[in-house]
Amino acid sequence: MDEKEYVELRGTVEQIVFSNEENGYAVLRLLSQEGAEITATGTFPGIGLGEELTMVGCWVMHPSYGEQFSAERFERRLPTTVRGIADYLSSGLIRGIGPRLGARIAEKFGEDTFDVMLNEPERLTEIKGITSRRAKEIARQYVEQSAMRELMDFLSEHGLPIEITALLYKRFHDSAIESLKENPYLLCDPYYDVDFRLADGLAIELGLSMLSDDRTDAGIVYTLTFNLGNGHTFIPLDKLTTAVIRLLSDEDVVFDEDRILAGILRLADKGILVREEIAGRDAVYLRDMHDAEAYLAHMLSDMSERNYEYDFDVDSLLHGLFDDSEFPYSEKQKQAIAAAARNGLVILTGGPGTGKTTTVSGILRVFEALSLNTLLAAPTGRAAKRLSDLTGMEAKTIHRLLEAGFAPGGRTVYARTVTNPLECDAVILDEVSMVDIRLMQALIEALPHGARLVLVGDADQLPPVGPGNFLRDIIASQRVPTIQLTEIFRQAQKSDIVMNAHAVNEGHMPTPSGADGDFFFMKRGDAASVIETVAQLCSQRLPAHYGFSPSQIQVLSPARRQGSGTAALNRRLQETLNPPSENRREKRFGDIIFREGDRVMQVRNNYDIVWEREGGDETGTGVFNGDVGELERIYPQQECLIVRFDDRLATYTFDMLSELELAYAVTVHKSQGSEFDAVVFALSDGLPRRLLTRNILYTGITRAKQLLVIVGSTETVSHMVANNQKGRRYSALKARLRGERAADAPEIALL
Ligand SMILES: Nc1ncnc2c1ncn2[C@@H]1O[C@H](COP(=O)(O)OP(=O)(O)OP(=O)(O)O)[C@@H](O)[C@H]1O
Repeated sequence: MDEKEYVELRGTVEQIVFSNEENGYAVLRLLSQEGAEITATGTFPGIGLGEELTMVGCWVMHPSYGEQFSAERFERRLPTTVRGIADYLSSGLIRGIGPRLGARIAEKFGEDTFDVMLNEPERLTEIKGITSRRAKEIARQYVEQSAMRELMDFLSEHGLPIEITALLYKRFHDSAIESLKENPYLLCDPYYDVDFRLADGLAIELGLSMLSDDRTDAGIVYTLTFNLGNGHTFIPLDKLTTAVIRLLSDEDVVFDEDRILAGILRLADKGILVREEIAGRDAVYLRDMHDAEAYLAHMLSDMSERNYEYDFDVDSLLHGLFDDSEFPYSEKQKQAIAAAARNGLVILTGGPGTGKTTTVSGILRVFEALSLNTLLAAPTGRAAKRLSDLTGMEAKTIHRLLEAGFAPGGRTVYARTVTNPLECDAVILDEVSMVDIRLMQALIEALPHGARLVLVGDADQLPPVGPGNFLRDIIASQRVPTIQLTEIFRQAQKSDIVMNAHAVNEGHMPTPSGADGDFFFMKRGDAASVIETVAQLCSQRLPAHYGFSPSQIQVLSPARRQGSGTAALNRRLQETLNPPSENRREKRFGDIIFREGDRVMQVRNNYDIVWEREGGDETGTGVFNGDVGELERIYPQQECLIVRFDDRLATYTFDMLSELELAYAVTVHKSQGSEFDAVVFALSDGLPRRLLTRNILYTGITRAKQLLVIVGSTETVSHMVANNQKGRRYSALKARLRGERAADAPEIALL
């Protein structure tokens, strides 16, 4: 019953309620063939009144607007009746034709109207009020509309996304189809963001050569772009060549190195790629990656050298602050606080319990005494909230701070930039290990000149999802003032979670606690028994013995699918913690059943989701990747549901459910930047080997505040402890900061 039911619907466009010229999204009012008024939504580039549409889609219930037809694809026919033609002409597609003129043209030429406009536009002057100049202008605009229609038909015929019609038209005008036929790979430009394989499919359908330069170039750019997702900012020439040959060749089509090399040179000439000898490599970069890395190296060096002088005695200010503190700061902490007062850039790093947060509080007090307007930021909403709770000051996500939004093609753009910088004297950024070089570039570009930056993070945590290894690289460069906190404070030493995190980080097996400790290891091997034990712990043992409510407990796993991955864990935990019940409504989406009361997570940034603050009249937009909430209510009639994120109630229509996942168990990657009172870490046998790394184990352990239970096999844990593969990414930030052209960059296998 929950499966979408597709139907075909025909109607004439009566009104264009809304249309977005960039992506073609429109809301239309149609008169159906049966004479009913219907509202349809979908991608309808360049749609005009009076057009006759045959749509395939399904009926949905919008919470505010009621029943609507959501069209997934459609065919269109120009209107044939006089009234339809008049409506079409005056629908705004052709500027300068209003309803009266539209009606006169349609009455005069009837069915031949479109033919006249295309082939004999001078005949339009037969109508009173149309001069020859105006006739030419009308014809020009009509030709433009026809070209858009034709382009859209071409794209849909070849299974390509019609959302890009307007973007393509904007760039190529009426030669868009011709350009595509000549070079389908132009679609791989990030501006359109069409997958290489779709463009390749079009080339095959058009019978183009598989050995063309265009195909070679697109294959190279695709390989570099794909590898950004594996964290590499560049690829060494030899590895790139091999990977592109593998991508482009098959039994009939054989590429050789020379052909790829020629492509790389061509792309470098056009400024799309940069080839550079760096870090002991013949490195090939996408231009923006190269520029981000070079920009960061330049700016970080510059900021590191900046020293602030004061016309009063800063030392006595610092001493006053140190003497006044609750407990004596360690020498390193004092050094960090003093460095932040004097330097343009400071890195504060260290493992759990080494006093980073306490130091940040000290830095904030000094900045306050220096009357510096300071902004706090972190990469995720949860990390920002934690920073805010710990310092008592507002902290924002970097995206919020920079006022991020989307540009056509899904690119992120920031309102805060070089020309519209942040208004502040200092920024303190926490959880820097999660930040990739693009986001870091955006942040530094938005800093006003002379502002200070304090970067706080633990370089042994997982590297960012995006490209580069920013924090590790800048620390390793030894060119940026860095204070590494190593002392584990006594308070923290009482915690076996903290002590074991440090042990694991140094390559030792963790030692479980005695009876009243906080670190436990329950030995289970196969996935089924791990999952069963996890379910028991969450539903009975931890609530009964420790008083944790299920909402304080987070289950973690390195993987999603295999072994005790989050998919199987979530199914089992949902069954135990939130079983089917008459009082709880459900909604199936793919293979997930969402049930009222479920814990759910938003899995991508969405700046448009609308939320309301509970009990107040505040509303806002935006739910972000990693935000965890509770599914409060499902409205089957309205086809929507409400998720509570703390005191914000967000509305999701059913077609947005791909953005939600069950979150009883989440991957360690998704948990980065968050902490939980109790963590149950599922580490069965049979997890994918590439995920069994020391920093995944370390990152998982350090998510727990009061209690950690590993449920898994000794073999899996010891494999993770031994596998210290962090930092295996191609990146030259360290070499750039050190001014080195040659360095011993590691050999890394491309995935
Ligand atoms: N100079 C100090 N003397 C005594 N105790 C300290 C000192 N600095 C910090 N502590 C204590 O050590 C513990 C850990 O400090 P803090 O929370 O600042 O570390 P952290 O590095 O931010 O840890 P985590 O990453 O685990 O949050 C706290 O209990 C804190 O009160």
